[in-house]
Amino acid sequence: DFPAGDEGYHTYAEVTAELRQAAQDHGDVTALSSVGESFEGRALHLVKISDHVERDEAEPEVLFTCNQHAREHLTTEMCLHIVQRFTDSYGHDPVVTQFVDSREIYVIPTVNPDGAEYDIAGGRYQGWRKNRQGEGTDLNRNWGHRWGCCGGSSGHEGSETYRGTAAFSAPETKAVADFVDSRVVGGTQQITGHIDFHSYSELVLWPYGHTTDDVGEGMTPDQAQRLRSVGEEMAAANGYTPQQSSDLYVTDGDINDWMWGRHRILSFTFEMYPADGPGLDGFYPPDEQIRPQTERNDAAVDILLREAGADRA
Ligand SMILES: NS(=O)(=O)N[C@@H](CCC(=O)O)C(=O)O
Ligand SMILES: [Ca+2]
Ligand SMILES: [Ca+2]
Ligand SMILES: [Zn+2]
Repeated sequence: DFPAGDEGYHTYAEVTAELRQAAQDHGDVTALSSVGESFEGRALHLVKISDHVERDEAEPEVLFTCNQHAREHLTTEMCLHIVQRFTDSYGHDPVVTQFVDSREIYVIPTVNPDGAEYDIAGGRYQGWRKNRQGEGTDLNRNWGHRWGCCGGSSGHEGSETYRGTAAFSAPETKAVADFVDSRVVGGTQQITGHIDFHSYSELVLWPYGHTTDDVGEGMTPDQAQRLRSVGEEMAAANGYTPQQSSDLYVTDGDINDWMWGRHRILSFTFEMYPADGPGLDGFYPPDEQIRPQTERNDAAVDILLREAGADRA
């Protein structure tokens, strides 16, 4: 469980209960399933939010993923907030209603439930980042586009950025990637926008991470410009700093590079609050920050949902 004073954060059991309740209370627009299981056998919950939710409609699809990194618990709260906002406010808030009626919104609140549970074991924060396979794989270095190509990850099992034994060697990244692959319908990827939430530093990041080139391979200048301009618009909305992933540091095997590299999905990483630490403290903001720091991203999320419906660049 979370340490005393931080009860506002959701344990895996509480996440599961909250998602079941949402699906029960808003069954007309909400469906709960899973994309597979974690290494230790926990369901990787998938929430779909849309009108006629039981049907696959010809509406742009958007994916939000959270908690790839175990200790980044604020991101799990961000995904739960997205679920709550687009279910509770449906039929009341016109902006929310319009998006639920015209998009198919997918949310995976915790990609790394094993790590998240381990991080709070015994009511003390462990500072854990990776999954719980062996000495742990950094899920955000285990994706299959240019995996391990460019000095942006480690081949040593004990490293915090250990890339795993192969692309998608972690069951968690494999399950999410298989779900995204399954959204290629009639040869066209239905998902057009994606945000992966991390903490911390208050940044909006766009691909590529594996190269410092502004226009990497598999990207046209126009597409690079679109990623930048949408990223900058979202950063203006939430007050984060916009930059290409590799401007921060080179990463290879990260989720954004695969989402764009493999599927041309407009894919971003949000590094949430706080802007600076110190150190490990930055991963554990007091639970009083959950509401303000998740609501802070509402406008940016709406920008991505809008863009998801725009004609492809
Ligand atoms: N959340 S974090 O681990 O501190 N930063 C992310 C940054 C992701 C990226 O640069 O694309 C990472 O290194 O995977
Ligand atoms: Ca629909
Ligand atoms: Ca669809
Ligand atoms: Zn992270």
